[in-house]
Amino acid sequence: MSLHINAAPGDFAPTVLLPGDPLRARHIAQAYLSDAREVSNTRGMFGFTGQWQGQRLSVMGSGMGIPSCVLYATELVRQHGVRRLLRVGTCGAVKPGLRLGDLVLALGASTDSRVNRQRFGGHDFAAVASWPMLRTLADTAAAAGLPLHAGNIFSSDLFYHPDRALTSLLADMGLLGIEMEAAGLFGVAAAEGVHAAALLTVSDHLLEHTAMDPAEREQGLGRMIRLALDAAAAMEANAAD
Ligand SMILES: O=P(O)(O)O[C@H]1O[C@H](CO)[C@@H](O)[C@H]1O
Ligand SMILES: O=c1cc[nH]c(=O)[nH]1
Repeated sequence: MSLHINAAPGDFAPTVLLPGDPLRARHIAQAYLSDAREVSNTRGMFGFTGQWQGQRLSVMGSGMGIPSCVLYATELVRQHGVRRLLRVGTCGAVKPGLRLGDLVLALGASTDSRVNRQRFGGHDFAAVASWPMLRTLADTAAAAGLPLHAGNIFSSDLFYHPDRALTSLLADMGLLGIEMEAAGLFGVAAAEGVHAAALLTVSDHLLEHTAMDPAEREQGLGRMIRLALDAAAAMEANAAD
């Protein structure tokens, strides 16, 4: 049990999928995992552990934004023995040509948040994903014939950003999309000596002003969830730490 996670010791598997939405965590547990059991529900931020392809895996909501995600990730690592944190979320695309439903794999995450500078003596920290997790995600996607867009993303503190030029600036620098957690998650992983990655589905395009309808959203997210679970099972099967 930790301050914000009322799970017992050993309740969480070493690999945890982290969607922003706790109800999506519940959906993943109920629709995909076998023998799923709710292991945490403090503040309604549900966590579950079950089985996928013979491997024990967990899924828990991270909440929206870096402060929430960092808080849960830190407790999962420090008090619940978690070693691999896999964000599964949505993003708004900024790169021309990306389509709704496309899968984005974050190699790194730029940000307007100061959380990593606070950890890093005020310097810029290159918030990058774990190479073993990236490799497993890429290999698993290739085996399933799923195309991935791998590159830099932006984790914003503001969903309703006042800077209207931001999306063009990010596109000019080659970024793929905007979400709100990955840079903080990668900072936790670096500070705690564990692994983190972020797999995202394009839910809208911020320059083309398009958005998924609910049916597209469900189908697109289902592809991402299955890929994340398959990769997480491979990570558990091959885990060296
Ligand atoms: O789909 P999720 O994981 O919630 O991620 C995105 O959606 C939320 C904003 O609507 C933010 O958390 C953003 O990062
Ligand atoms: O535009 C978007 C879509 C998903 N998540 C975000 O943070 N922004």
